[in-house]
Formats: sequence, structure tokens, C-alpha cells
Amino acid sequence: MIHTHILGFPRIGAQRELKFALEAHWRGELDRPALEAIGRDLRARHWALQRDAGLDCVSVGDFAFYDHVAGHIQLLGCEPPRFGFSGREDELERHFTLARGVGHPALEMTKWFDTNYHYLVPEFLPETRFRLASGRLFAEVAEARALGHRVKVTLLGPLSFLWLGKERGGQPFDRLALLEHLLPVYGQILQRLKAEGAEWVQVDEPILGLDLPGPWRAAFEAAYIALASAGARLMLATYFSPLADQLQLACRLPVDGLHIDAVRAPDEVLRVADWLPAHKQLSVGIIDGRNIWRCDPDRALATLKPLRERRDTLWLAPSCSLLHVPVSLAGEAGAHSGIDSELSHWLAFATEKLDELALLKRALTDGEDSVRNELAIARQHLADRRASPRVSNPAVAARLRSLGPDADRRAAPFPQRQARQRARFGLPPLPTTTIGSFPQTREIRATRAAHKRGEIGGGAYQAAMEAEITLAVRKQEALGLDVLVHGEAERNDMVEYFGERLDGYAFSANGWVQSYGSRCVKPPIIFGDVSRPRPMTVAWTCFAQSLTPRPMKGMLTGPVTLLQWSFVRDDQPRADTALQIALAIRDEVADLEQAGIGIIQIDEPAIREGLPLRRAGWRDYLAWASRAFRIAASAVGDDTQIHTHMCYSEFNDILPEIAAMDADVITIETSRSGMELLGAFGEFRYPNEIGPGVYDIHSPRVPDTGEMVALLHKARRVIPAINLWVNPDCGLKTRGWPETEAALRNMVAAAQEVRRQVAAEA
Ligand SMILES: Nc1nc2c(c(=O)[nH]1)N[C@@H](CNc1ccc(C(=O)N[C@@H](CCC(=O)N[C@@H](CCC(=O)N[C@@H](CCC(=O)O)C(=O)O)C(=O)O)C(=O)O)cc1)CN2
Ligand code: MET
Ligand SMILES: [Zn+2]
Repeated sequence: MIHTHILGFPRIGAQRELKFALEAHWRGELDRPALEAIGRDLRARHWALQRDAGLDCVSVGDFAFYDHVAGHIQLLGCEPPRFGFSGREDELERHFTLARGVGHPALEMTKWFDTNYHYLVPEFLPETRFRLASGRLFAEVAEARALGHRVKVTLLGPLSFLWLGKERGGQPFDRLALLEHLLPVYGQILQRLKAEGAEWVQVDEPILGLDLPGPWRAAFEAAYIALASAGARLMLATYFSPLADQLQLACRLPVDGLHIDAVRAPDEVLRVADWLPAHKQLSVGIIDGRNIWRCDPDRALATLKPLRERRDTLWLAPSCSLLHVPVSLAGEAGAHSGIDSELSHWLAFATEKLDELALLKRALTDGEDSVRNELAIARQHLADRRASPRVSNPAVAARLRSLGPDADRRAAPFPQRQARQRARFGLPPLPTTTIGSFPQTREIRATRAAHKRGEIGGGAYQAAMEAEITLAVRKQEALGLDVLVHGEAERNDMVEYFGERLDGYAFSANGWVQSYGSRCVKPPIIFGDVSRPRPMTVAWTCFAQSLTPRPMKGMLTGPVTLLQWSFVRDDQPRADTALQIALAIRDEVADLEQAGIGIIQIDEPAIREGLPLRRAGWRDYLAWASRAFRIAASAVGDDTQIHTHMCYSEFNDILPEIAAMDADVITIETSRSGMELLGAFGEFRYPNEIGPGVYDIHSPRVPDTGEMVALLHKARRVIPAINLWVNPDCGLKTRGWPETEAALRNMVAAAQEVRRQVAAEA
């Protein structure tokens, strides 16, 4: 027997209904019952899609108004006490307070494994205890049952939940110690889910794909023995990474089924099929849940057929939740999509992946003959893709082959470059700058949307964006910033903008993927060899520079981030694609320099998140990733100053590689950790200039000057003042102008105060 299911469906809605409803609710324009109704409607539609595609059960528990981890914190009754909830507040409003920090610092956000999705980080204190504190999940089960669905609930597992959180409070302690308090509550949840008609509970333990410390690994067995006693049927779900030395552990745990990621770990499938006891269900994540390519049914069937011979029942699923792919190709039929009909045949978004599952099931159940036509069509599209002249560009391959061994090296070492740059720019000590973007106001977005719909022409659009750039330049001059930026008004997104301008890239009209809360991105699709037909940013940057005598920083997205935040081709190694993008950016850097732009920033916020989840892959990745950056950055003279920017991550364990990127200046997010991160930069004696972020841009709160002065003094303890820059944590596009100007005014004052103190000490 073949059983089909998914690990989760995108919740944002095909037309981003959830985003618009949330933002209207936050503006006070949509009341709570109306918001709830939109949530209910989205769930119902997504379940109907699953049933109509012929799946054997629907996925319940994958919905959240902001974030599913925050929902889980509420289910387990462990909202941090620092929020001071009295217990009388409405659960949904508490959800938004946790996420958005109204009146309190919000929960920290961080990346969900190696994806571009951000979850809210649970906070644990030694005295944290748990209780079943929310009825939401059970209500959703009832909702699905009332609609006649067979229900499988998805629930984040106890060990992954603890792992993904962090310890807070004064004294150090080990959050693993909280497991004994957590398990009884999981027991209650599982019992109740079973009693209320959930046929299966999928317990997600993606951390089984990480290199776990011994005590964490050892905790699994006892934990799952405890959960087994609840009597619910459990499907343990792993994804994103090979199980490796935890494979036997995963097979041994007392659960009723195991899901594995056959896309990221194809070599483990047969071993799991051998190790997993016959009475347990094996769920094979055969369809790529992280990418948008049409599944090759022959390859999939070749993997599945030997399993079919070994096991009576086989479950088929996407490799992971479909949260990470857009909802449907149906949204690409209109004129604004860069996905033409040929390309669309190469692709499958979430909804199309449901049909792919159904096709594989029928091929295995009734024989390939029963789906002869569907298979023939799929084979034809795959063959077309393989043979398409659009995919390969011999000139790109030739250029890569001809790259000399020094293509990734600046001419002079850093100290000589630093001297030349100091002489050229004459900046004060602790120069001030920003990370690139200024507020993307509703007017900017509306103007772009009108331009896209053809309501305003190219000239008017350009004039409107130039007006925004002018405004940003004037404001920066008035604030007294030293190195200016143009503000990125003309960019829809730092990745999509470049994807739209590079050959080998396609962009969708509606391929939205949730990034966090109501914020979405439209990852462009790399389908062929990448090259740059013409300059992408030079005219805007030169326009901005023409407005001011101060240095205007050119602003580019780096090759690793362009790779990591796009859907990438699956027919060549990521490293090769990164190198192609690096050459395109290298050309842009050279053109900016040629046009007289002396300072160029190449953003690489995704470099840390691209690290393989297992350490075994780190060396190789870091070598090609830092080389790709250097290829992009090294075609310039010694007196051109290259900046890079990184955020969202812990950099401590990759500092040597960051230093090896050899940017003249790096700006990094540090304020939220109180400069904690800088300790490592100091210890490692990071050699080049560095701008540790002095304020958090994720909140509208305006930091005062004193607090930024204190952070700068903290930074001075580990970085020589001569190498220090002053800047926010990241770009300001999600902020409004009033708080942006107030915060930057205080930031410039902080820099001036520290400069005076440095001068006085000298
Ligand atoms: N790719 C990527 N990944 C990233 C980041 C990033 O900047 N880019 N940063 C981090 C995540 N941070 C993020 C911060 C903000 C947004 C964000 O604001 N997204 C916007 C969409 C941005 C965009 O593409 N805007 C387009 C289209 C906007 C749009 O929806 N237009 C409406 C009309 C809008 C109007 O009239 O007001 C329409 O077309 O219907 C534009 O500016 O052109 C949103 O969700 O609202 C996303 C991620 C990590 N990962
Ligand atoms: C996520 S990193 C953002 C860098 C970009 N230059 C900006 O300021 O928005
Ligand atoms: Zn950033």
C-alpha cells in the first residue's frame, strides 16, 4: 500500500491573503474575528487542495498567524515571564506581542536551519515549566474533521524545541535539563490529539540531522519511550540533512513511523529501509520541498521500487514542509511573470508537488502503464530542460576556465590598501555609515506596482525613484553621516532585483515565500548559466553621487547570498553557480569603480546560513564561498574600498574564513547580543576594519546616544579605534522615516562623542 502526505503547506496564501490580513489587523483596520476567519478559510482551502490531489490525510498544525514556533511556545505555556502577561490577554494578541515586542523587546528571530525562514526563538530559564496552555491546535483538528478530512497533526518534537531555544537569565544552566518537565505536557497533548481523532501525529525532530552533542543524542531514547505511552501513532520526521551516525538511533526509537529526506540524503534511503523494523512505517521524502524543479518520476521510481519490494506499506511525501516554496504555478499565468510557458513546464510549486505525489502513488499502485500519458509528458519536459539552449552559455564556461589563480586576490595586502584609502577619502576616526536601504515606504511600493501595471511609464518611474534617492541623500547630509548610500528605493528586494537583471535567472510574478510574520520574499529562479548582459546599478549610484561631494557607497548583493536566497539549479554543483554569479558581480564592481565610485559594498548576509548543517561539509563550502566573494571583489585598485555586510548569524566559528574574504571593511549585526559577538573578533585579532552594529533595526524603538556610546566603548576594548566604524545592525527598509532619522541623529552624536574621547586619550 502507498500512503501520501505532506509535512506542511505554505500558510501565507496564494495571493498573500494572510500577509494583507495581518497588516490590516495591526493597523487596526481588521478586527480579530475577521482575521480569524481569514485564517480558517486559508486552512480549509489548503486542506481541500491536499484532499483533491488525492493525499491520504491532511496536515493540521502547520498554520500560524505569525510563526509556528511561537505557536508552540504558547501551546506549551512557556511564554517568557519578561512579557509580564497577566493571563487575561487574548492568546492571539500575545502571539503578536511575542513576535513584535509591543512595549517589550520581541523574541529574537533566527533562521530555521539553512532556510530563509525566520522562527521566533524560545527562551528558557532554569525555572521554566510547561503546561498545556492553548486549545488552538485541538480546535484546528476539530475544524479539519468537521470538513471530513483524515487528520495527521504536525508537532515540533521536544528535543528540537529545546535545541532551537536559548538559555536566558543570569546563571548558566543547561536547557536540556528542562526535558523532564516538558515530556509530561507532550504526553497530555498526544493523548488529547488521539482522543480527538488525529490518526497520526508527525513529530518533527530535524535536529537528528545535526552533529549533536552526546547528551542530546542520548536523551532521545528515554524521551520517546515516555511519549510512546501516550498511545498516539507517531511519525518521527527528520529533514534537511543526512542522519549519518544518528541513523540507527532514529530507526530504533519507539515510534510508529520515520520520515527521511531522500533529496538531501539519497544515499541513506536503503540503509534506513534495512534498519527500520518492519512494523514501522517508512515515509520517503522523495519530492524536493526546498526547490521548485519538476520531479523526475523515473528517478523517483528507481529509488522507490526497491523499497516497495522490502516493505508492505510505503509513505510518500515531499522532503520537508512546503513552507519553503511558493503556493502555485497558477499565479504565473499572467503577463507579469518572468516564467514563460516553457520554463513553467520545468517547475513545480507547492500545489503542483501535491499532484506529483499522487502520480508516483498511482505509478506504484496501479503500474506505470496506468499513468502512461502523465509520465510521457513529464519525461518530455525534463528532456527539454536538459537539452535546452537556454540553460548553457559557452561564454560563461570559457570565462570560468580562463580565470587566473590570482583572480581572487587584491593587488596589495590590506595594510597598504588601508593607507591608500585613508589618504583618498580623508574620513574622520570612527566614520559613520548605514547598511544600504532606507525606508521602503508604501508610496515607493505603490509607484513600483503602478509602473509594473503599466500605469506610469519608465520616465516617470525613474523620476519618482530619483526623487526618493535625492530625499535620502539630503537627509543623510543633514544628519552628518560620513559615507552615504543611495537608499535602494528602486529595488523590490536585494536578491530579486539582481535576479531580474541577470541572464540565466527567471523571476516569478507571484512566487512568494514567507520570510517571517507578514514579510515575504520572491526568490528568483536560477535555471541556466548566469551572466550580466549590462550594468545593473551604475546609473542609480552615479545619480546619487552627483548629488553630493561625500563618498557614495555602491551597493551590491554578493554571490553567496544571491545563490542562497534564490531557487538554484539542481543540475550542477552550487559552487559552480556561485562562481558564475561572482563573475557577474565582478563586472558590476569594475563598472562602478570605472564610473568613479570609490567605496563599494558587497552584502553577504547569507554566508553563514549557507553552511552545511553537518560540519563535515564546512571546509569545502567555506573554501568556495569565500573564493566566490573574493572573485567578485578583487578586480579593483588598492584605493577602492570594498565593504561587506553580514547579519542574522553567529560568526564565531567561521571567523578565519570571514577574514579570508579580505573585505576592507565589514559591517555586522551585533547590537542585539550587546556586542557579545565582537569578543571573538577581538580574540581572533580580526585584521581589517569593522563596523559593529550599534542599534537593532528590527524595532521602531529609538536608541539613545548614551546607549550607543556604551556599545562603542565595549567595541573599543577589542577592536583598535582606528579600525572602527559606526553603523546600524542592518538595512532600514522596514522602518519608517521618523524613527530612522531620530535613531541616526543619536548615532552620529554617539560617534562624535567617542571621537572626542579617543582624541582626548591620544
Ligand atoms: N531575499 C531576501 N531575503 C532576506 C532578506 C532580504 O532583504 N531579501 N532579509 C532578511 C529577511 N528580511 C526581510 C525584510 C523585509 C521583507 C519585505 O519587506 N518584504 C516585502 C516584499 C518586498 C518586495 O518584494 N516588494 C516588491 C513588491 C511589493 C508588493 O507587494 N507590491 C504590491 C503593491 C504594494 C503597494 O501598492 O503598496 C503588489 O504588487 O501588489 C516591491 O517593492 O516592488 C513584503 O513582504 O511586503 C522581506 C524580508 C533575510 N532574508
Ligand atoms: C539582510 S542584509 C541587507 C543589506 C541591504 N544592503 C540593506 O540595507 O537592506
Ligand atoms: Zn543585514
